[in-house]
Amino acid sequence: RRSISTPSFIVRRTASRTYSASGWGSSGPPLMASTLRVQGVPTNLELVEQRLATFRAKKDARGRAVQQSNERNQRLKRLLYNTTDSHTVPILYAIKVSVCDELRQELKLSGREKRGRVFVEQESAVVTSLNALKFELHSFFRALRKSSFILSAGFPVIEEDGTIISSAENATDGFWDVTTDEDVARTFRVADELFAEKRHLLKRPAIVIHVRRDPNAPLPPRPPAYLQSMPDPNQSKSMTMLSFYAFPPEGIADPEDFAQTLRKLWKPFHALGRVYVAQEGVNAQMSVPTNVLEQFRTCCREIRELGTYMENGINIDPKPLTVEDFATAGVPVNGKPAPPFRNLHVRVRNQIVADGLDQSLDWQSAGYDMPPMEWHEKVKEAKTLREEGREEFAPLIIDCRNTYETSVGRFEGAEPLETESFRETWEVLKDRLARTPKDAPIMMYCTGGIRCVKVGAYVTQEMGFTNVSRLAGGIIAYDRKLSEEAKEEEPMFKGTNFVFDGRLGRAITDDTLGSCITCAAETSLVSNCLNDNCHQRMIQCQDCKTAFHGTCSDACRNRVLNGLMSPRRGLVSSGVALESKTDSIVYSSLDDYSMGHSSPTPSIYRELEFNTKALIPTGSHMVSGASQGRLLAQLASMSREGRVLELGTFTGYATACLLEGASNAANVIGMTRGNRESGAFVMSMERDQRAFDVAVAQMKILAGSGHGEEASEALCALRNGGLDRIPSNIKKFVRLEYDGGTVGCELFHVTDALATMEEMAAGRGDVQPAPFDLVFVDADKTRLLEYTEACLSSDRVLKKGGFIVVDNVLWKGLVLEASAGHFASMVEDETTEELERRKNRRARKLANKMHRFNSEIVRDPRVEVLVLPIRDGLSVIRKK
Ligand SMILES: C[S@@+](CC[C@H](N)C(=O)[O-])C[C@H]1O[C@@H](n2cnc3c(N)ncnc32)[C@H](O)[C@@H]1O
Repeated sequence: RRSISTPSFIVRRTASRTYSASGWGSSGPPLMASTLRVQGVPTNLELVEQRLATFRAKKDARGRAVQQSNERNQRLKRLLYNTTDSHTVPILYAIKVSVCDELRQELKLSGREKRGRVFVEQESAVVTSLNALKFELHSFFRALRKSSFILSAGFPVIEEDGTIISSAENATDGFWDVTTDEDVARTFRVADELFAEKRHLLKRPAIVIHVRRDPNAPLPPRPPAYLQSMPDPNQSKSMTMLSFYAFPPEGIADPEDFAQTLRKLWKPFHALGRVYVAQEGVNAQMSVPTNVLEQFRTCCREIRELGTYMENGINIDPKPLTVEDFATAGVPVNGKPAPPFRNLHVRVRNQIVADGLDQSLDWQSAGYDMPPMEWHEKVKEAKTLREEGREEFAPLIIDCRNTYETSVGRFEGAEPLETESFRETWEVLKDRLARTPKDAPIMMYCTGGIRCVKVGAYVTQEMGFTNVSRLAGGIIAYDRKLSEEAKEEEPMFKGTNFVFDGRLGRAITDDTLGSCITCAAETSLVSNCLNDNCHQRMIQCQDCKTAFHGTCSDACRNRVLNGLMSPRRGLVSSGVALESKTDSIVYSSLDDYSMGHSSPTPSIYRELEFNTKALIPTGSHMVSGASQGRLLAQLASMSREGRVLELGTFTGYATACLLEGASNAANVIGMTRGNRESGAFVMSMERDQRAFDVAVAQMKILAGSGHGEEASEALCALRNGGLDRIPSNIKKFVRLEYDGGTVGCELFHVTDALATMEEMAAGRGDVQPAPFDLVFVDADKTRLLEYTEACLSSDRVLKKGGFIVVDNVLWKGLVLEASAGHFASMVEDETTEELERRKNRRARKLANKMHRFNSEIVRDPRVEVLVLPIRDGLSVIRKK
C-alpha cells in the first residue's frame, strides 16, 4: 500500500525532468534539427558560425528548460505544502503510469522507468492534448521515445475504508484507449468527477495510464544485409589502408548531413581515418579492419553519392598491416610508436582538394582514365623512345604532386611541377605547356588520382588540350595492380610513394631519390618540423632528425628545446627524445640542455637559414646558426657603442645578429642615430655577388620591419619568389637604417675584404668609418693573422679595448691532430678517391693554418685571447 504522493518523491521526479529536458539531444525539438541543416555551399566561417548558433540555441533552450523546471518545482512545493482545501491553488492530477511487459523488454527499461507517477496541473495543456500528454510522459520515461506506443486510461480502485488499490498493470477492465485529444479531455473530466465524489478519501484527482506497444506501428528497420553476418571487427588480425574519392555529378546537397550519415554508417566497422566532405564530393584516406573489408566496400557501394561515382572504386593498399604493425606504422609521437590513424574524422570542407581556382570546372570531363597496366606499358614505351633519342615522340608525363612528394619518388621520365602547394599548379601549367601543341599526348598522375581529376579538367577545359590521360587510381592503384597482375615486371615508379596518413610514405622500390634538407644525404624520410610555428614538411635523414630534434633548422631546434614551441602531436621522428609541452623535455646532451636554457632565437633566423638553404644551397652550411648567432648578438649588445665590422657577410645571418645586438647597445646608452661617423653602426663586406644580393634583399627587410613576425613573413615571401626575383646589386655598397635609424648599416660588395680593411687601417681609400668596438672575422680562413693584424696595427679599424671574434678556429676538431703534427707530412691515403683526397687535403691544410693562427695570436702581447669551443670554435680576442 503506497500513498499517491510524497513531497520527496515529487521533488526527485521534477529534478529528473530537468535532466531529461536537456537530454532531448540531436533527436530533440525541431529547432535544433533545423539549425543543424546547412544549405548551399557554406564557407568554413559560415560553418563555424552556424555551429556556434546551434550551440547558443541549445544553451538557451537548456537554460529555459532549467528555468521552467525550477519554477514548476517551486509551484509544486507550494502546492504540496499548502492545504489541499485551498481554493486559490490549482488542483494537481496524480497520474500513475505503467509500461507493459513487451515494451519493457524491447526498450530494456530500468526499474524506475517501468512505472512511476507524474503530477500534472489542472491548467496545463496536458489535460486536453494527446501530444502534450505524450510529451509529458517522455520527459519522465525517456526510453519511450524510441518506440511508438498507445495509451489506455482507467482509475484506481478506492475501497470504502479509503484504501486505494491501483489496478493491475495488465488490467483492461474499466480501461479505455486514449488515442485522441477528446479521449484525454474526457479522462481528466471523469477524474475530476471522481474526485468531487471521493474528496474525503483522495488528496487529488488520480488517473492510471497503461502504456502498450502500438500493434500497428511499423517495425524498426532491419540492419542492412551486409551487417547481419559481419564478423566482429575487433577480432581482425590486420588493418587495410585504403583511399577513395567521388565527384557525384549532382554534387552533395547537404555536406553536413551527409558527413553525419557517413559517421553513422561506418561506425559498426571500427574504421579509422580522415574523410573530407564538400559539395563537390568526398575524399577519404582510411584504414579498415581487414575482416570486415568486404562489408565496408558493400556499404560504400550502397551509398548513392559514392556507389557509382567512386572513380576506380576503392584504392586498396596491396599489403594489409598486421594489428601489431599498424600500431607502429605511423610517425612516432613523442618518441613512442603510433598508428597511421587514431580516430575516424569526417569533416566538412569547402572543397575536398583545395584548388584555389576562381570557379569549379566539370569534374566529370577530365581526360581519359587510363588503367594502371596500360599506363605501365605507356611509361615503358616512353622510356624506350627516350633511350633511342626519339623523345619528341614520347608523351609528356606530368607529376601533379608537390615537391616534397616528387622528390622522394616518381615515374621514370616524369616532369614534376615543383609546386609547394596544389594551388600553384595552374600558373606552373600555363608556363610549362605554353609551347606544347594542343593535341600532344599528355599523361598525368598523382597519389590516388583525385588531384588529376582537377588538373585533367583544367588542362582540357581551360587550356584546350585534347589528348589527356590520367593514371586511374593514382600511384596507389598502380602499385597494387602491378603487384597483383605483373609481379615480375620492374616498377616504372621509382622510390617512395608519399601518402597522407601517419606513415608519410610507402616504399615501392628501394631507390632513394630525396636528399636531406640539412645535410644533403640521400634519404626518403619525410616529416614535419616539430616547431609548431613552422611545421613545414621536409625531407630529412634520420641522423639530422635526431641531431635537430625533429626540427628543420637551428632556430626551430632552439625554440623546441626551450619548450616554447610544443611538438605537434603525431609528427615526431623516432629516436627524438622530446615530450609534449606539459611534460618536461629530456635533453640528450649538454649542448641541447644549454640551448634549452638559453632564450629562444627569434623566428626571423629560421627564415634566414631557410632562405640560404633555398637560394644558395651549396653554401648553406656556412651560416653562423643559432648558438653562435646568439653569442654574436650578446657580444654586440655588450660593446660600448654598438659599432661592429663583419668580414664575410654571406647571406646576412650573422649581420642580422650583429644588428640586433648593436641596437640593444645603442638603446642602453640612449643613442638614437648611428652611422659611419658615430653611434651604433654595422658594416659588413662580401665578395660573392650572389650572396651579396641575397644579403641586401634580406637586410632591407629587417631594416623595414625589424626582427618580428612581419619580417619573418616577408623573408618567407622572398624565398618563395626565388633567386631570379632578387635584384642584382651591381652597386658597391648599400646603406640601410635599422631600428628607425638607431643603427646605421652598410653592406659592401668588395673584391677582397682584407684589402679594404688594410686601406682603412692605413687611412687610405674612400671608406673611412670611425673605429669599431667589435670585428667579426668570418671571410677567407687562410689569412686570419693578416685580418687581426689590420685590427691591431692601428686604432683606425678597432678601438683600444675592442674585441676581434674569429670563427672556425677549431676547424672541425682537426686542429687537435694538426697540433700533434699528424698533418705535417700531408701523407695521403692511397685507397681513397681523388675527390675525397682533395677534400681531406684542403681540410688538413686549413687545420694547420688554424693551428698556426691560434698558436701565434695567443703569444701576441697586444691581445688577450679566449678560445670558446662553440660550434666550430670561436676565438674572442681583446685588444689591450
Ligand atoms: C663563412 S661565410 C660567412 C658567413 C656569415 N658570416 C654568416 O654567419 O652567415 C664566408 C663568406 O666570406 C666570403 N669571403 C671569403 N673570402 C672573402 C674575401 N676575401 N673578401 C670578402 N668576402 C670573402 C665568402 O664569399 C663567404 O660568403
